[in-house]
Amino acid sequence: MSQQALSTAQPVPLQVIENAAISVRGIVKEFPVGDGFIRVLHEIDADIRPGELTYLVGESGSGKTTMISIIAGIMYPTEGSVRVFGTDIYDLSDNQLVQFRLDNIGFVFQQYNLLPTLTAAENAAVPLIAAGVPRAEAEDRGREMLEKLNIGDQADKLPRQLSGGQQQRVAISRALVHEPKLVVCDEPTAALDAMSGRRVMDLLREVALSEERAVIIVTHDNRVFDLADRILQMEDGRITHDGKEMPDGH
Ligand SMILES: Nc1ncnc2c1ncn2[C@@H]1O[C@H](COP(=O)(O)OP(=O)(O)OP(=O)(O)O)[C@@H](O)[C@H]1O
Repeated sequence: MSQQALSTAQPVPLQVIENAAISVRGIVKEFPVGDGFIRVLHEIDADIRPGELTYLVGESGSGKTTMISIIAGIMYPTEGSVRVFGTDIYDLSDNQLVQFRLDNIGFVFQQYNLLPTLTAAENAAVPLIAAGVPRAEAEDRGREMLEKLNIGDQADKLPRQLSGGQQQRVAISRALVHEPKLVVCDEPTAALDAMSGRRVMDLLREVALSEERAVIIVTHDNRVFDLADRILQMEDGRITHDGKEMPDGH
């Protein structure tokens, strides 16, 4: 039996985008609870453009992390499809999906998840080493990415010797080093002060964005809402607002 919470959330109509980087259709997600299950995403449709910073916002429990996890191929939906740059990712076998993620998706989290015994350059190189690139070459590319994020001079330090903002820049370098087509960020500025948070968002725009790449950022951080190109707001597992700015009253 499905537990359907009563909700007044009204979904916005789908804005169909030609040559969308990401196309989400009919996504439903249910989790088992007790003898039944609870539906937390309700037939979500969305298209995401490349070359834009798209924010996914909404109150705690509205479904943002579930949604981004499904878009990034780390959680299977109950129903529906996700196309990432033309690939229907849930039509892939498990092994193909793992490889697709390694090749095409970069992740940035609130907790930077840096390996404490590796230097900044080594941390930035991790996805390349995982993909079999020789260590020296991988580290050189890690260093180049740190330079793009203006922390080349910190390349030989360990994470604990860096500030929160610097650690987040190392984490962004790691997310971008293998030139993924899709970059997903879950609360990337939540642990940072206002100025470092804005700087991180500016850097995501300068370094992560290109016409060939989509960047989706889950955030509650209203200090950075003005930096979005597009804001999708979720409420009770539905997209209830789609625009350049937040609706009035937020
Ligand atoms: N594994 C699970 N089993 C049962 N319910 C779950 C599970 N994961 C998430 N949920 C529920 O799904 C809903 C959406 O959760 P989700 O984490 O996607 O929300 P969110 O908007 O990211 O919240 P937050 O901002 O607090 O991270 C919540 O009601 C949550 O309790």
